[in-house]
Amino acid sequence: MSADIVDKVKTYLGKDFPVTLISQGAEALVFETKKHPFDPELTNNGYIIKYRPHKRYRHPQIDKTLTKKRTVAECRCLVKLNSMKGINAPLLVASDPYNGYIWQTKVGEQLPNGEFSSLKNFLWMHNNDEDAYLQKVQEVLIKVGQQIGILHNNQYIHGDLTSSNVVLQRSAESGSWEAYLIDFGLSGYSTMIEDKGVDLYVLERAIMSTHSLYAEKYNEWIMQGYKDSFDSEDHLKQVLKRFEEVRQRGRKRSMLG
Ligand SMILES: Nc1ncnc2c1ncn2[C@@H]1O[C@H](COP(=O)(O)OP(=O)(O)OP(=O)(O)O)[C@@H](O)[C@H]1O
Repeated sequence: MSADIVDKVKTYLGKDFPVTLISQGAEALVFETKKHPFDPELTNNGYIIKYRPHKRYRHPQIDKTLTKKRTVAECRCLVKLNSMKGINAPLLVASDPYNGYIWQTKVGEQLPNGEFSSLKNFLWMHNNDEDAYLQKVQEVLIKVGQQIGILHNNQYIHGDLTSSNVVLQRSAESGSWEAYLIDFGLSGYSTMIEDKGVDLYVLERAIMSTHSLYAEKYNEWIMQGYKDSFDSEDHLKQVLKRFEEVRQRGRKRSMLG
């Protein structure tokens, strides 16, 4: 993505609104700022501005409609999650769906090695540790599984579960790491067992490809937390059965190339 998009965002926000570009994904540019969009007294942990730029390959009217639709859907999801008991997610601060902007609270902090506290960086940081440290990792991954379980138990799916879309933040009370889910661009309400099975499969694959050394253990711990979070044994059983089926389909597909 080009520098003119960044300039466009800076012009839109105004010169008194300092932002730092932290990510350029396929869908959006993500900026960080210390400044609240309309209350200068509020700074908290900082804010994230997610901007979906205009896609040149789309018809301008279709592009506008899609951008608005996706921005509103992500905002709705954030609002819903903020009222879902037990879910840790950023708070929606403001939005301009016509122009593709979402402001939300920043979650996460610096790890002891200076990296941002995504689950991905956390697992990499502990990759070469002795077994004694694995207990720390286990505690975190059980919490990650619980977050996904609570989401699914409430008939919501994430749609893009990777170790970058889970962020860790220390609890102010206990000092222990808590897991936060981020990036709800592909999330939404779904009662379909298939969607939940696919969510679990996507995360399992992401862990296997990014953290291969301990992937089996990591996935086991995530599933341990996941299973704890369901109200209905029957619902859980159905999801786990479908997860296995999705896995088998995935294996078949990779065998066929
Ligand atoms: N609320 C937040 N708090 C802290 N960091 C965030 C937050 N939202 C986004 N980020 C950072 O920005 C990155 C990209 O954000 P996000 O995944 O929402 O955008 P995206 O365009 O969908 O990215 P991708 O295409 O890579 O999935 C995240 O991996 C994370 O590092």
